[in-house]
Amino acid sequence: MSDTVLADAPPIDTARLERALTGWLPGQRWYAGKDRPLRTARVVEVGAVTSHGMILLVEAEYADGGPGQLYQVPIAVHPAPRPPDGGHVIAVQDDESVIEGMSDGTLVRELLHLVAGEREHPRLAFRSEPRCAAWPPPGRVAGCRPLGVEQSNTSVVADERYVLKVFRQLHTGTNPELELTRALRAAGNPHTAPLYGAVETELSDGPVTLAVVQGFLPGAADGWTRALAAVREGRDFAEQAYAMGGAVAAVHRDLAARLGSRPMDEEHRTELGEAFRTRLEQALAHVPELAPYAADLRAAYADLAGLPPGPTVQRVHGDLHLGQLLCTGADWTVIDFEGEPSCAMSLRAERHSPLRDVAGMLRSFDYAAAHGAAPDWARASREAFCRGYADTSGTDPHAQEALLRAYTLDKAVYETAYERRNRPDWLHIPLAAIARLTGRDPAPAP
Ligand SMILES: Nc1ncnc2c1ncn2[C@@H]1O[C@H](COP(=O)(O)OP(=O)(O)O)[C@@H](O)[C@H]1O
Ligand SMILES: O=P(O)(O)O[C@H]1O[C@H](CO)[C@@H](O[C@H]2O[C@H](CO)[C@@H](O)[C@H](O)[C@H]2O)[C@H](O)[C@H]1O
Repeated sequence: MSDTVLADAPPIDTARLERALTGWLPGQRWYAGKDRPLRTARVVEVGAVTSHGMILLVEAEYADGGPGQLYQVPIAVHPAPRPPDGGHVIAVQDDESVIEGMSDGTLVRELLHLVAGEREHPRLAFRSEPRCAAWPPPGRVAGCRPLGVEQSNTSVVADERYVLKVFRQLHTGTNPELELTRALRAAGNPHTAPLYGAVETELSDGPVTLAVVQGFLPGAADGWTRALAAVREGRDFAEQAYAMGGAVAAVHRDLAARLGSRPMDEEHRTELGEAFRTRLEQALAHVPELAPYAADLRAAYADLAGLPPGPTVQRVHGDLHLGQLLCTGADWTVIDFEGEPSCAMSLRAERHSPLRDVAGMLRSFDYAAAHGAAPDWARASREAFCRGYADTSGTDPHAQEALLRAYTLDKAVYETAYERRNRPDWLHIPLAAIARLTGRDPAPAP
């Protein structure tokens, strides 16, 4: 540890800022309360980083009386009503503009230098992973640009070498992104981006991970983009899907080796079925279109208790889809290990069958195929993925078909709620899959 950072908090009018945040928050892509009536956005914690930049923790309070949500909003205060180029305005107060902090290069650079220097701070802990050739940065970080993709968090690329990823919806506990990528890097797994450091804080109920710094993979295309291009150009995707299967299997192997695995006993299978059922009942409240399939879904989940022994459980990715694999040369890198952003950390840290991730990928090929693929494109991609997975792990995902089907149905139910909130025009994609998998749709499987 070196010197202590003592940045005086920039002066802000909290009441006015809260009014501005209440209007601004619902417009953000990562805001998860879109289907609830927001009463107010309340600033609950502040960590000053520079004399003009700070990290705010903002509690979204809802008029429905249900639990609030905690969000991270870094801000920068500029001494002019007109923001600097690229700055996203949250509020204009008198002669000053309050801009979203991740659109402020000075604040982003300062956060990276604090992580690199492992500085002490009264509220925030800046931690660096062990030194390596690429870290820490040799000098001052110069250029910053937003990653600029639709996402649950906000990432900025610095000097085309580093990614600072700020988590938006916060929960108490260590974010699995930090825990799992750390374990994979320690295992020497080649399918993850380098992890360089993190920003954490301590709230009254425990630690919270605010951000991670990772290596930027230049020129990497994500699997979703690649799959959509293949669909639109009428190309087969089996070779890429096979390689993806191998990468995911290697990630599972190393997560099991570093963080443990154990047999999935009957109690665990029963609890899993109950958790799937709870998700279904919650989704039904927002997605009444699920009602015709509810009985079949409940039956598939109830069947889990009686499955023969065999499956194992371990830490898994938890939210795997084509967009979470980046193509780096001939190989694939798995990113975004944070799990489902709306879930508590204790839930995300639960052990699952690796089939949960396999199911996520199978669903994703289905999503890509919905954009115009030939009828057997999704099936061929799914089979190639499973072959690649089996060849690396020695276990064919289809050997536990009932479990794979239940995970796939659960993911599709999750997707219906996700699409209702974020992309109602896409709701038909998971609904069609549920119809197909429950045999309620006479159309042949793609
Ligand atoms: N290390 C990286 N190198 C290059 N691009 C990246 C890297 N990490 C993420 N990306 C890009 O940013 C996008 C969003 O990142 P992700 O970690 O999935 O964020 P979120 O949690 O917000 O979904 C990815 O789909 C990918 O295109
Ligand atoms: O933001 P994240 O990447 O962590 O994940 C969320 O958003 C995803 C959408 O981008 C969503 O994935 C769903 O849409 C994908 C296509 O855009 C598709 O490939 C996936 O199969 C489908 O689940 C994901 O579920 C959500 O958690």
